[in-house]
Amino acid sequence: MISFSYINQTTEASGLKEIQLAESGLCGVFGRSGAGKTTLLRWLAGLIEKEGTIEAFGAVWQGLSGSLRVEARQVGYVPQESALFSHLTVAGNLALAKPFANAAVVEKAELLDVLMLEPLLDKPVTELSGGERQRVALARALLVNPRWLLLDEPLSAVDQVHRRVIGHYLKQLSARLPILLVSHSEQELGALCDHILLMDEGCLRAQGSPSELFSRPDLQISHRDSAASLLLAQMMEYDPVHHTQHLMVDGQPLEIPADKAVVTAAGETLPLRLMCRDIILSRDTLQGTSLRNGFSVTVIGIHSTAESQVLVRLQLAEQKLLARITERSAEELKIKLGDPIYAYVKAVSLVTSADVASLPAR
Ligand SMILES: Nc1ncnc2c1ncn2[C@@H]1O[C@H](COP(=O)(O)OP(=O)(O)OP(=O)(O)O)[C@@H](O)[C@H]1O
Repeated sequence: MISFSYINQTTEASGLKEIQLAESGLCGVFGRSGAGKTTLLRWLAGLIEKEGTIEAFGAVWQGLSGSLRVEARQVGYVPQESALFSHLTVAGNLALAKPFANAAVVEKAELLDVLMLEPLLDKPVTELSGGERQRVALARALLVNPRWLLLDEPLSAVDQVHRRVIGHYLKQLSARLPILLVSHSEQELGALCDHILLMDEGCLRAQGSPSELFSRPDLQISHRDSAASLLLAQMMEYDPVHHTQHLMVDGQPLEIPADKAVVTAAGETLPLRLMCRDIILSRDTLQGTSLRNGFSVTVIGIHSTAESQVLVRLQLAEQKLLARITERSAEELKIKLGDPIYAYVKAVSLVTSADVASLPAR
């Protein structure tokens, strides 16, 4: 078990008291720019001092009796600006990784293969692109056999193809190595993480599954114009006649233009981003419209916003959605908690992206 409490005395904002994470799994850290994500990671790695307590892998890392030094924590930390030795080649940088006396997390040959570093080994790091540098930094952090991998936007400069492959690989690795991943991409976090920590004003504000967190009307992130819910959909069959892809979301069918499904196979999981403002609520099933996708849902939350609008939280079987409608519409529909209702979404307004498009079924 990894548990920590993070205290930020410079703000009056209230935060979560204690975070508990399993010693495996991929946990995301999300928050707007300046929310304090990097600071949190640097503190967990032991690089800076902040108030709080940390217990991890059966040891106290920070407590009343002091703080465990950086090397003793045995973390693999990849900062936003991958700090490589600029006078060395890629191979030279990787050779400097001093493994801790833990079981090897991954063989070097496998790492070079997955991160596609073999052709770069003799290159000076000054000649690498931003994405290549990030891949080298990730390899170096894994070669030290860390007990915990702390990644600060490790794929931000990596191109889409590599990003997708590396994302899948990190997901696999997280079965035996806990990973904390800072990302600005809600969809990337939705695709890779089972759990997300939300930061704001230097505090840990909320936590939960992607579907849970991104459908919480009480959180500021849900009040942005670009606010969206995340749904995981199961790929079903491709319809070559209409060039559409059939999916299932918690047992309910969904059909999207095939170009949005990118390269996916039946059985894979596709993370979908549904903008809150694009969801249409109806008491009855809609007939005679171009809308093809309607979910049968239950109203589980109603939250008024400052703009005379209402955020309606909806429950599918397992996952949650958030719809933004006007107060007037909410009044006319007489929406109440517990109401069964239909949530429609235009197929073309569903957002998927190639970098995180699909995941092996889980
Ligand atoms: N707990 C804290 N106590 C005091 N200052 C903090 C704390 N957390 C963050 N800050 C300050 O807030 C600023 C932004 O923090 P940080 O770089 O960690 O944000 P971020 O979420 O990583 O931003 P970005 O997404 O832009 O990288 C920094 O100046 C940092 O020192």
